[in-house]
Amino acid sequence: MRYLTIALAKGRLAKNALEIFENIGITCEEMKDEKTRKLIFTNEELKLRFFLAKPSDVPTYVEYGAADIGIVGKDTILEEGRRLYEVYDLKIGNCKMCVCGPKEAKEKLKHHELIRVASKYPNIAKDYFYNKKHQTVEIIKLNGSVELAPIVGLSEVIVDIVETGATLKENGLEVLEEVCPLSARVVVNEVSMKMENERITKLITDLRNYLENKEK
Ligand SMILES: Nc1ncnc2c1ncn2[C@@H]1O[C@H](COP(=O)(O)OP(=O)(O)OP(=O)(O)O)[C@@H](O)[C@H]1O
Ligand SMILES: O=P(O)(O)OC[C@H]1O[C@H](OP(=O)(O)OP(=O)(O)O)[C@H](O)[C@@H]1O
Repeated sequence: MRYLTIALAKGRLAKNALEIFENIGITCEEMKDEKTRKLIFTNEELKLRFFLAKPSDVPTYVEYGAADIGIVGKDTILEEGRRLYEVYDLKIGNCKMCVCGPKEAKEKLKHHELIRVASKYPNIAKDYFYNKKHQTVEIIKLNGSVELAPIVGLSEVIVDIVETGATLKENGLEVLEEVCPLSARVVVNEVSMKMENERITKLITDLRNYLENKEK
């Protein structure tokens, strides 16, 4: 039996995802050591390998088959646009993709003015404004602390993740429009889905049974 390889988005989602795997009997003790510099972890008994990768790289590993399965946010899936199957919503890391800005920007949005939109997610922003709203905008790619952009005059609005709303509030910004809800998803390589169907289906069934029972 060959190893099934699972790529986990490191950062916010990893801890909860590992906890879920543990609850369905898939453990990887070595991975819990926060000091380790090791990148890949093996469970010999279950013939599974885990690795942690930068969230935006997870869909790439899965599309190319370097990982059979990935756990990654819906935001990253939409942004990266890779060929893969999205098979299950883990309902962790729940948040929303939103258009945000100062109150005054609401009118500019409403009247379809040519505004600048800063975002870590340029493809999601482009899809929302061009395809859903049929509105021409200028998109400016940033890599983090996106809330700064409207404050210092780089853009009129931002497209960013909102969870509690605390970052927006502390910076005098608000949600102007909601783009879509987000959560962590299980994604699967297209070939692995056929070649390893039985093992992958069992894993997803175990995840579903555990999470549905937990909800009750
Ligand atoms: N408040 C939040 N802010 C950002 N992402 C969140 C939040 N809540 C849940 N998430 C989920 O967690 C993922 C981001 O995790 P994290 O913030 O650790 O990575 P990142 O900072 O986007 O990654 P990178 O280091 O590549 O910039 C998102 O893809 C999203 O699905
Ligand atoms: O609604 P809240 O609960 O305040 O969470 C949302 C904030 O958290 C994320 O930023 P992150 O901490 O990942 O930093 P970054 O913007 O530098 O990526 C996101 O980009 C928002 O800024």
